[in-house]
Amino acid sequence: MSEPPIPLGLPELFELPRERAEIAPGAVHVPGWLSLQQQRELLERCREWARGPVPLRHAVLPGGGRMSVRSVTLGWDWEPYRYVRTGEGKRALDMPPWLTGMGRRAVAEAYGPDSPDARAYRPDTALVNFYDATARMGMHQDRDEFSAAPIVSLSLGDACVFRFGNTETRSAPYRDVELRSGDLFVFGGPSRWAFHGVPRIRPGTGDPELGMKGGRLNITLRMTGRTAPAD
Ligand SMILES: O=C(O)CCC(=O)C(=O)O
Ligand SMILES: [Fe+2]
Repeated sequence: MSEPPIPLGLPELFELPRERAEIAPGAVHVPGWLSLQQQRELLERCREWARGPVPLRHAVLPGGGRMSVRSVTLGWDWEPYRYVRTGEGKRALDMPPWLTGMGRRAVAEAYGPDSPDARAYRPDTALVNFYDATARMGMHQDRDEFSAAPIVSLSLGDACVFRFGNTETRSAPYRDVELRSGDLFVFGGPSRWAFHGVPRIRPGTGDPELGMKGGRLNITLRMTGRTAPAD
């Protein structure tokens, strides 16, 4: 008697390991870069930062619209569309040295430890974004920095669709990448000014072991290219 055929649908049961990928020149996705323990620690720190002194808040756009994402920053505060020393009259928390180090390790992971970008990387701001199930971020360029240094992005909690486009227009061609908890995404070099956005969160996809009730956190590390006043 012959063996029964292998049932179809295997990929749903046994997910293939996600591979590191260069999405565009200079744009590198490293799935699962952070261990669960590192994710837990980063989440704990995000919770502390969200308490202030500058609280987690919806940025208000110049036209009066409110961003659906809530954010808090370290090092410098950010308001559309510039870095400022104080937010709501209060000074942002300092950028902790361990986070600067994590940024350098991230760039080393993406481009190699001897790459000029990894050697020179000294992020002086972190932008922490919280997305609830319905939050989105439209296609934009990160161009408020006076520096061409790469952007380092870390994700926690629910997965999202991260849309990574081109440097010319906010529309196609682009590639959609699923960013999950613990993933690293670095974009610099020829992709530094690429349009990108988050069209969708995938609610309920986060690992319950992380201890996040729902939603997604994204932490981007950046070099503002600004000089801190001596205050
Ligand atoms: O949430 C993300 O993955 C991207 C966030 C982003 O593009 C930004 O904060 O400028
Ligand atoms: Fe961005």
